[in-house]
Amino acid sequence: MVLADVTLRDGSHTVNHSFTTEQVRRVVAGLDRAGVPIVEVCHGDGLGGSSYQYGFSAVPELELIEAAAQTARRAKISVLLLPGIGVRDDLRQAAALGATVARIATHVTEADIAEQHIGLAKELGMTAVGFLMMAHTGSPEVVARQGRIMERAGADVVYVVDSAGAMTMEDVHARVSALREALACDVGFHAHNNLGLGVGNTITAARAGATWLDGSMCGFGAGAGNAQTEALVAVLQKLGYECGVDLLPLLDAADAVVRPLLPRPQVLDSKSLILGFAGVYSSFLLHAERAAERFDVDPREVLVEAGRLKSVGGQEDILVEIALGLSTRGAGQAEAVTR
Ligand SMILES: CC[C@H](O)CC(=O)C(=O)O
Ligand SMILES: [Mn+2]
Repeated sequence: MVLADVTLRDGSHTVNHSFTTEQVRRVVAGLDRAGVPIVEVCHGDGLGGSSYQYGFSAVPELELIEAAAQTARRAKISVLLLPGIGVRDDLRQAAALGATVARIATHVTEADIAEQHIGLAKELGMTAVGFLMMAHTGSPEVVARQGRIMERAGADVVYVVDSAGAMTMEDVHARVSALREALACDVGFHAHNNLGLGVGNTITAARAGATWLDGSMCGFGAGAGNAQTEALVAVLQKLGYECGVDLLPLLDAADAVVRPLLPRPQVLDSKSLILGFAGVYSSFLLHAERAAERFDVDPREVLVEAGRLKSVGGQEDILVEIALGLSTRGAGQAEAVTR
């Protein structure tokens, strides 16, 4: 198994993209010492994500990537890029600073917009990973078809990404198996814990043939966090899967370095749970909370409505419109939708 830790990328949502260079150095050192092979570092919404729309990074991501690459002895540094948010030059700069894994992310039906970036990653000598987001909205056949596009473009790995933490075990099994059958390259899985299934779903993915698995330490990550890296490593070891990570040094890093960075204890609260229930992009949570506060409405209703409208990544501004609409229409809509 190849474990990819996304604390310093997906977890960046948890701290409003405020990681400092020193924090990145300490987290990378802890993960590296434990033997985590892939460590992802960049803005939570990928390269180029620092913006009014997604939230500004406190420290430019290229400085964080450089610090990470200088710190890691064994781990490879990964970056995420959503074509349109990040551009080809962002990838070139990240590679020049030491990133060697490029994960190119698109909505599950839009793999074709990743082709050029996957090709560039290969030209730059990077490991190229295709990342099919919001995969619960695509059938297993769609996931397989889109995965083939990424593989044809040169991807070394294609991921099923449960961006909303909305998948059940059956959903995961069906999509990972479909990719496994359709592709010759490796298959990966990225969970969010919004329904409390993060680690379990990741194990289901491993059983269905995924060999690249994502985790995030201490519950960092958008929504209720990803599959918790420490728990995932412990369960993988109990089940006899080899992932090359030493549990006790990993727990030391969790306790001494990562957990103190959490702005509040990570809990699976009603808002995170609604993300998974309604199938909404996990990174919408903080935006929904802000919009709900601005218009004095229930953030859960905002999320339920965003799910009903089948909103996709990049449509964060729709949350403001929904909150405004709810404030003028009054409450009660969420109840009707969830019933
Ligand atoms: C905005 C990028 C997104 O957070 C990528 C990801 O981790 C996911 O879709 O779960
Ligand atoms: Mn994610």
